Amino acid sequence: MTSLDLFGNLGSEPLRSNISEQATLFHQFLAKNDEALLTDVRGVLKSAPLRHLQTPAGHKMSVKSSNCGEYGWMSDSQGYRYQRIDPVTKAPWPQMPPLIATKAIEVATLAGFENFKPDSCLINVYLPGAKMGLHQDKDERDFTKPIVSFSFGLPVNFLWGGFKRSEKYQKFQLQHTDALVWGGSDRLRYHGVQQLKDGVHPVTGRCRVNLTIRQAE
Ligand SMILES: O=C(O)CCC(=O)C(=O)O
Ligand SMILES: [Fe+2]
Repeated sequence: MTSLDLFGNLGSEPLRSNISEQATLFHQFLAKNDEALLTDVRGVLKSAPLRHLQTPAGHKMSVKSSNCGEYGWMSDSQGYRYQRIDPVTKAPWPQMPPLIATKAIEVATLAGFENFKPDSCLINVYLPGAKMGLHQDKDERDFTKPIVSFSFGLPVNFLWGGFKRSEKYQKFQLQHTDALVWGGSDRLRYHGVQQLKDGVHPVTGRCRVNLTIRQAE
């Protein structure tokens, strides 16, 4: 027995915070994979460039987005939806890099969601000043499947609300390499992101990168 065994599992379990009944924040879950994941993201963005989406009401979203995986999340004057073809390149979205899918399945399982088969990864890039208003993720077919969200770069305050937009929300910080998972009874909670404060992160520079990994079909 090495001296380390005295501590049993200590240090190998990710540090987690329970946000609500079925929402869990895994602190620095991606700490060992940040460079590899961000290299994968940059690869995706070479074939499916970032763009500002329009909301159905005609407003330009402040984040810039793209997708990888079988389905890409879209918003335009026609509404919110998933589609297989990128309207900018007219080609299918790039494949989801295996490491993104593997880490998403791993953290979903730790959070208690088995059989998660992600087929969509939305890439959101926030520059200082960008934000995302309170909304529900409800364009997916099966609400028993969780939402997995990865954060990189500048920290941001995440808003965690109730089941109506007007309900009170709590606020907590998402930091570089954190993974957040929600599902089950919390699957349709309103959530959003406060305006990104200016700063420079040693890994991403002057931005925050979010990956929202979902099973659309
Ligand atoms: O950037 C985030 O952390 C949240 C993104 C989000 O909620 C979404 O894209 O639906
Ligand atoms: Fe969302």
